[in-house]
Amino acid sequence: MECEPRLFKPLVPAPAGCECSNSVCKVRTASAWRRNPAGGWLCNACGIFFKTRGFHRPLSVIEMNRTAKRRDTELAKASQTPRVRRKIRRKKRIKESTNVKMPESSQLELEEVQAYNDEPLPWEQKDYLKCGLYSIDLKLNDREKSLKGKDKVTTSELFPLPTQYGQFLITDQRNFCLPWDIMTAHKQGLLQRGFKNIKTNIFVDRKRKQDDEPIVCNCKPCGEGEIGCAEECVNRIMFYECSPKYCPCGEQCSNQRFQRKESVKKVKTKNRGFGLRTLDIIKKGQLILEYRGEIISKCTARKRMEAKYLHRKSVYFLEYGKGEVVDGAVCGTLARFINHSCAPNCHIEKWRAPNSEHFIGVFASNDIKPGTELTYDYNFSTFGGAQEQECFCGAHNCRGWIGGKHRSTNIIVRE
Ligand SMILES: C[S@@+](CC[C@H](N)C(=O)[O-])C[C@H]1O[C@@H](n2cnc3c(N)ncnc32)[C@H](O)[C@@H]1O
Repeated sequence: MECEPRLFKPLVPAPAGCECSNSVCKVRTASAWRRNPAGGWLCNACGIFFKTRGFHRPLSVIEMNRTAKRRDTELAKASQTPRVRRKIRRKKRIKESTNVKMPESSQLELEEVQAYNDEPLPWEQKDYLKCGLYSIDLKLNDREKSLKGKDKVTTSELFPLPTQYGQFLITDQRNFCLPWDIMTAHKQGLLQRGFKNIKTNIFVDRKRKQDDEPIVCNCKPCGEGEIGCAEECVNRIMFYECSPKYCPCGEQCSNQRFQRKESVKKVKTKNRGFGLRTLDIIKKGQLILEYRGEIISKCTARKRMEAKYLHRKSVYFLEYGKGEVVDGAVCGTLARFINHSCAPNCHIEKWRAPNSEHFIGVFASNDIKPGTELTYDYNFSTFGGAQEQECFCGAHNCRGWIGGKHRSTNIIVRE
């Protein structure tokens, strides 16, 4: 709490230039001056002390009062913010400008001095409202009492009370429509923040490998309308994607699925966050999506788990290679929205890229009809604080848990 020092009354010099007649005080300026029984002048403090106790204010009391006053001022100053200091300076300036000078009071009688002291200072004469500007009820009561007949005020003349208006806002119900673009974006889940769709993995802890010596298959170039690099392609058998630059089948090569695009739809599920549904018929073995993200070391993953993702419900880690992990939390592909199922229709495969990096793909384990939710069996690794989660896949063979100690080991991750 900000503490504002008390602004004392301005000091006025003793009448006729004399000093306080208390021999141990002897101040020349005080907030007010009072007469002692002998007719001499006493400063305000000594005057009050004498009047209440019947003897002069001793030095010990004077010292004590001065120390307390100094301490109060220092404490108040120490706790002042620049804003408060500015406010005080402004108040002081106003006081100085409105300060009424004590008239030469050698001729003034005691009553006049007392009357002068009792008179409120200009800033003390301000009239304050009894109630807030918007206090309609109070205002009405007051004014209704004083005014009669046609002078009587009605509610419509006054500002509405904020609390009442607030209540009206809360209780009043009206149908409304969101703008089309916002609604569409909302329906497509594009309003979700904190995730960026990326086209390639981002290498956080090291540089991406350069396109060194891609493994070229021995397929024969095929004619127009024919499919190159089919089942017999050596690269395909080895789980290697062909290089678009060097593959003998060129445009006809069908072994570049990661390097080309497919289509799926993100949907909201009942109790598992977002999920992914296919829009097309998917054939068994077909690559559906590549799982991309940031390639990080397991050490970085553990650190992220313990700090950045500590309170996150969803985990987006997937094994990439030895000691490395793909993190699809912040950026990646729609594959990060694929949920777990104990009876999945997809699986994860890892393919070697021409530049000896890896492609991680979600493949169909069987034929999938359009509109079906895509799922795979998670291979959760317990990085740092990764917690096991209750499984809501609803499969007949549901294990009840994903991740943690109950993690599954029957996931197809090929190298
Ligand atoms: C890779 S994300 C999947 C996408 C996630 N549903 C979303 O909305 O971003 C993995 C997280 O989804 C949730 N999840 C996925 N499958 C689940 C299941 N069968 N039961 C419960 N939660 C599941 C868990 O919170 C898990 O950590």
